Amino acid sequence: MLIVPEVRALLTRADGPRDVFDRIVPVALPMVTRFRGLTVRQTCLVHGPAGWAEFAPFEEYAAPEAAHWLAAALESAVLEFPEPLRATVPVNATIPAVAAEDVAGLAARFTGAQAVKVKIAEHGIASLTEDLARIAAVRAAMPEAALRCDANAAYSPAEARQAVVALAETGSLQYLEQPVATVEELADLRAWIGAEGLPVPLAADESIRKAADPLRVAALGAADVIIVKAQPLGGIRAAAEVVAQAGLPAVVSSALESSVGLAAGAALAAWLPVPEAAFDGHAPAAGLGTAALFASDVCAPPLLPVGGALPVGRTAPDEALLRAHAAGPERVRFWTERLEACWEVLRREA
Ligand SMILES: O=C(O)CCC(=O)C1=CC=C[C@@H](O)[C@@H]1C(=O)O
Ligand SMILES: [Mg+2]
Repeated sequence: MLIVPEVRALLTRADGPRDVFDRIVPVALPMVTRFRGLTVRQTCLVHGPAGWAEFAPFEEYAAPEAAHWLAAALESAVLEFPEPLRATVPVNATIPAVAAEDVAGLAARFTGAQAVKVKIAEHGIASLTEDLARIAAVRAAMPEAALRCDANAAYSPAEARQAVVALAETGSLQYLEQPVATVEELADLRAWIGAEGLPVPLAADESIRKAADPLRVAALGAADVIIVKAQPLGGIRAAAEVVAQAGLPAVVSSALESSVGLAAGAALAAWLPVPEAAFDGHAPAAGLGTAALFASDVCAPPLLPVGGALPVGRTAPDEALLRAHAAGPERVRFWTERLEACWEVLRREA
């Protein structure tokens, strides 16, 4: 894991998370629609010398994986965000794996987005008919937006080829995100797509954020685009380092954080150079519009896209909303123990 020197120094200097964070506030945030199997997002806000930050590993992540998310939280709580190159970042609409008739209502939450990402393959290739109906509804609701699809590694290699052909027939696709699970499978699929002359670029997400070595995607020529997320990659600076070393066009995306964590994602997106040979020379739309999928957030107002873009800068939660969404005592114990366990993992690596 890449731990930036400032966080490394902190890990050797401080006694534990309570020594760095003067507030630790676990919250439970209701969502407007099921996303990634969740209708309530459990997360933990922390406060340190530089301001508010978020520690948001999904519940099922064990300490070795969740530790990356702690590195990101430590960075944001202790260091200033890097100086942005842009004051706003364009974002994509995010459409979960909903029924086609629910698409228009969700799309309306992302007015002005230049790109839209649709979740597909929730039940593998068995979902293809439903996926194609959802995609048709998305194209109808957002005819100007570039389309991206995310399969979250759900296809076998043979299923992925079938899906690529079907998706190409629906019209132009900006990219297909993580159709298969491994880097080798992605590389094989990309070579096959090239040989067939199909217009379907591939993006790697899980192969970056969950990989022991996020640079293998570039080394194996496994993707046209990489998806980078500040939290699972250990923070803004660590994620930017992955982008620099990979040398591939990068799209920043959220990890379904509240408006506090999303601000760190926006800081990363605003700090990355615009890829020259992709996205028509423009900053690509980031997958950071996900506050629109929350029924309630911790910030007032939440960090929602306006005209398809997010402002860049720090956010702070509203105290009344923190109280309203505060997690119960059992959850508080869960998060405090988790922080300690992740701290131990990081300290051993530092
Ligand atoms: O990229 C987006 O448009 C939104 C973020 C998003 O899709 C995700 C956020 C959090 C967890 C992931 O399952 C998911 C993703 O796979 O990219
Ligand atoms: Mg993804």
